[in-house]
Amino acid sequence: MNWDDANDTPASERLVGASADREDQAVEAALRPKDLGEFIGQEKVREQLDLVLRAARARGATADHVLLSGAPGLGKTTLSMIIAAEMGAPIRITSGPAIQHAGDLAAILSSLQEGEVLFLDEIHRMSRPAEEMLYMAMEDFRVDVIVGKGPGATAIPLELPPFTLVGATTRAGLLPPPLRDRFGFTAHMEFYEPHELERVVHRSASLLDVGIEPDGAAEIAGRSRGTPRIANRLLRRVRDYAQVKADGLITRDIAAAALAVYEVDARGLDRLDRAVLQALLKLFGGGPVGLSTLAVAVGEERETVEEVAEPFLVREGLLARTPRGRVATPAAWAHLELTPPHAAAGGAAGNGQQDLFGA
Ligand SMILES: Nc1ncnc2c1ncn2[C@@H]1O[C@H](COP(=O)(O)OP(=O)(O)OP(=O)(O)O)[C@@H](O)[C@H]1O
Ligand SMILES: [Mg+2]
Repeated sequence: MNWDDANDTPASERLVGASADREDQAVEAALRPKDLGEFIGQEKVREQLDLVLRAARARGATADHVLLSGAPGLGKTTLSMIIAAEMGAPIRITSGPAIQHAGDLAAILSSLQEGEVLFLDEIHRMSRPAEEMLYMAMEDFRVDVIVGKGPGATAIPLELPPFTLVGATTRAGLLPPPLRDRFGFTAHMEFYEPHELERVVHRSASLLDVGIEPDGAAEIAGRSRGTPRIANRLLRRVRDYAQVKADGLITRDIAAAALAVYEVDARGLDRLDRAVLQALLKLFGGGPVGLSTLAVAVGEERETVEEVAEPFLVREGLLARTPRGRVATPAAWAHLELTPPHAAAGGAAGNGQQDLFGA
């Protein structure tokens, strides 16, 4: 097995990676829904947010602070812009890592207009002193600016105009409770259902002026790992293929053929995912096998296997992390169309898996 050339593409630039690459950043602005009505899926979040924003508008008040949590590419930045648009307010965009010192935050806060939305992306990556300043700003619309150093330092209170903080995080669990508690509304974004992603694909195709049949959209949606960003990216690759190899119309066959070229399979697994599963099944009989051994077998770093490939395999129910090591589920054998060794010997399919799970 030679997966060396799998290393040519950094994990972060995988076609099915959820983080935004350069091309995504360039085109995403054009594909972003502009208001809540255009935002697809996330019914509960939309309904709740709609109430929060309507009520604030009716009171002529600034909306409560909103925390958006969820995996990359599910629409947090999009929703933050929608919140500002729905409130008819300007939006200022910054991120946790960009705020090194409390002073950086004070400068931003003190320059906000009344009612402005401050979007703080990756809020879990803010420095501790900035975080503490934010507590007071969120609660009392006030910050203490420290002037001078050492024993002579004095805190000068500074009034802020009311604003709406929209914080986004992929790791809600990492937020200190005092910060989490200061948000009036917390929305947790879930992965999208295939039928929702189909709508995302149709919508984007029409914005990009690409012809697509319903089956073609379904084919792309099914491979998009529950993530609109990935759906939009796959759509662009399929569009290329349809233009070069056919008449430009995206049918089911065209979508499937295009994504086969990019090695994204029917379930959205890419080459790395399949390499991990294949090693687990073919070399270790489905496990249990230790992470390090598995990583060596696929020629990848431990971290790549653990952080890049495994989360989706676990989410899809193809791989389980157990105290004794990584174990393939019956669904993994079925997906790679392989027969578990015990099942082959014992006759009954799936039999051999039972002792692995202690069932
Ligand atoms: N509900 C949705 N309906 C339609 N398109 C969506 C939806 N959610 C996200 N998208 C599209 O997916 C892309 C990625 O969304 P967005 O940038 O908002 O994700 P994010 O959660 O902020 O990701 P990250 O964690 O990487 O910052 C955007 O181009 C947007 O158009
Ligand atoms: Mg974002």
